[in-house]
Amino acid sequence: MEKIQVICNPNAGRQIVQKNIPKLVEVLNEDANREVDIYYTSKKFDARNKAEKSCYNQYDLIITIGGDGTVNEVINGMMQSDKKPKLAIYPAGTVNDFGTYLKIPRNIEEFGKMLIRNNSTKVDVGVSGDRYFLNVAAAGLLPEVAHKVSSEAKTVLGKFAYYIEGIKEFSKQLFKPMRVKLYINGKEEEKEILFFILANSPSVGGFSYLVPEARIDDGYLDLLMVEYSQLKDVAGMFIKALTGNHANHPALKYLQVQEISILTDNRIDLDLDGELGGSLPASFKVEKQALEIIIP
Ligand SMILES: Nc1ncnc2c1ncn2[C@@H]1O[C@H](COP(=O)(O)OP(=O)(O)OP(=O)(O)O)[C@@H](O)[C@H]1O
Repeated sequence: MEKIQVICNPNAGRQIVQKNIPKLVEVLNEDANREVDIYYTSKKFDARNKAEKSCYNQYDLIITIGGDGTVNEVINGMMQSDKKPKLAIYPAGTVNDFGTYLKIPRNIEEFGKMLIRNNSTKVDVGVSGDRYFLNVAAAGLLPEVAHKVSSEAKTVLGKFAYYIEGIKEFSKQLFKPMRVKLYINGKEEEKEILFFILANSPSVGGFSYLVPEARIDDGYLDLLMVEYSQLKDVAGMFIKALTGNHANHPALKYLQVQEISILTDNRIDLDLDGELGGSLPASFKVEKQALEIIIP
């Protein structure tokens, strides 16, 4: 018997795809040897707690239905257990970076078929303190933009809310550098930056190619950093970022790391997979191929 736990955030995204759950269960139940349990979250940490319990209760597969925030909670729950089921991500949020990168089908029948085919790949998981992230850790301009967009605005306007708010915030943020001390491979470097992104996949914040060289299974996190001194070029860089043609831009520092510490004098909010998660100063590392994800 294959035991499957669905963990769904009923309020994620535009709340449309969640209506497809009965159809998904129907597809999966065509094989009498499968047992599907469905759990709806009602508040923060529900998904995390349920995922952790599902590991101990020996489920074979966890399916997340929600946005990147739900995926982040689920992987945080799973990383607490030595025995981990496989993970499948059904993108149902406003921004679904990891699902987009993996080209997970949005059509529910196609998604069900993908589960039945059961192809999988191992993926790296980032960690900072006791918090894990599957796609990205970031601080500075971009995360502040994301968190200023209320979740109601995200539901109604979807991705556009990010960009509209982004344009409004941009001018204010330009004058607020972050002074950081970086420790990479035993070397110390001091910088004034606008923001940094530490990414597992190339797709971050709805930009499909923001971190073009990032690979989800290489045991590295890709650090992308914009220096404050390069301020005047930043707008042009963002335009290039839409098509992934920004990596060689002089305003950027781009580097692959296994471990990094980022120290700041002040406490600065940290974004993990699009949700507020702790703060700088912080250290980061990667657990190579720690989770197994179902892919098309
Ligand atoms: N029933 C619920 N109602 C409101 N918030 C919830 C509920 N269940 C979980 N949450 C919280 O909502 C946060 C955001 O959820 P999620 O990422 O799935 O949706 P989203 O915000 O629409 O998508 P995205 O993060 O991609 O923009 C989660 O981190 C979780 O803590």
